[in-house]
Amino acid sequence: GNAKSVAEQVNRQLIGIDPGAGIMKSANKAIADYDLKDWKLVEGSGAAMTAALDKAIREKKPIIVTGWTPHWMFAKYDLKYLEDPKQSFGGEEQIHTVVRKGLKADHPDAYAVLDRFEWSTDDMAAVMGAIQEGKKPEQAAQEWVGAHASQVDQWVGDAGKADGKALKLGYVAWDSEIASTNVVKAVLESRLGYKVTALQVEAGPMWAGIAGGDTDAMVAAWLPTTHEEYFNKYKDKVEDLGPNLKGTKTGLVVPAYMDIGSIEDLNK
Ligand SMILES: C[SH](C)CC(=O)O
Repeated sequence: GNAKSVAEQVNRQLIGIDPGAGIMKSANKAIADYDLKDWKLVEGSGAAMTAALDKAIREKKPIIVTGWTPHWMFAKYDLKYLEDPKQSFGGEEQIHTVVRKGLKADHPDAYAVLDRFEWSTDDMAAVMGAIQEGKKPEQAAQEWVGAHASQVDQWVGDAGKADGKALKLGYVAWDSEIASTNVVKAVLESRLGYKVTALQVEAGPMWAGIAGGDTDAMVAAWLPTTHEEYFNKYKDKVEDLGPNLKGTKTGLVVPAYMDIGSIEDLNK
């Protein structure tokens, strides 16, 4: 009999993450851009997506997920991005730090540290990997901060002490932001003496919290493409401190054993 197409093999399903994630908008754009008839983007969470990926790979089954770099899955599995010639997922991106207006006036030292916070995809991948191997996010972050004192000194500079003042970081349970948010929390707590709450929310409320001033900061703004809609909605109500990580990427990701190279091929 004739070999099943990839579309048939995966029942025309893309395994996504939380519905508010920008990557879900990009995936829906890809379905439209490439005219992927009758395809379904399955909503869930980052954890559900990686669980489905793990199961499929253990069973050497076909699967297509919404994936991004940096992510521990690229270290754990042999994966590949599908080519995206129509750039539905945009190009290379950065993750920005975004803070509430007024933070500089209220907390100039925390503001300065947040403004100077910048690390590499390898740095983030190291913390993500430690968490994936079972370390609690706070512990993995504290250990990374302890092992990279000179780099952290660059961020801290001459920032003064906060003597237990409270600060609230917003983030979404994406493996990348669980890592970065906990590192920033560890630095603000161990070096400046803040009492930091890391508030896990969905993407919309994360942006709304900063814009409304309820949350002080987030290090989770994927720009210029993935969070374009959130940024356009809130840009006048927040302060963008620029990239804390460069060289990120999003797209459709498959196990290397799948005989498919481009999103265009899904239409076959
Ligand atoms: C999951 S990261 C690519 C951020 C997002 O998609 O909103």
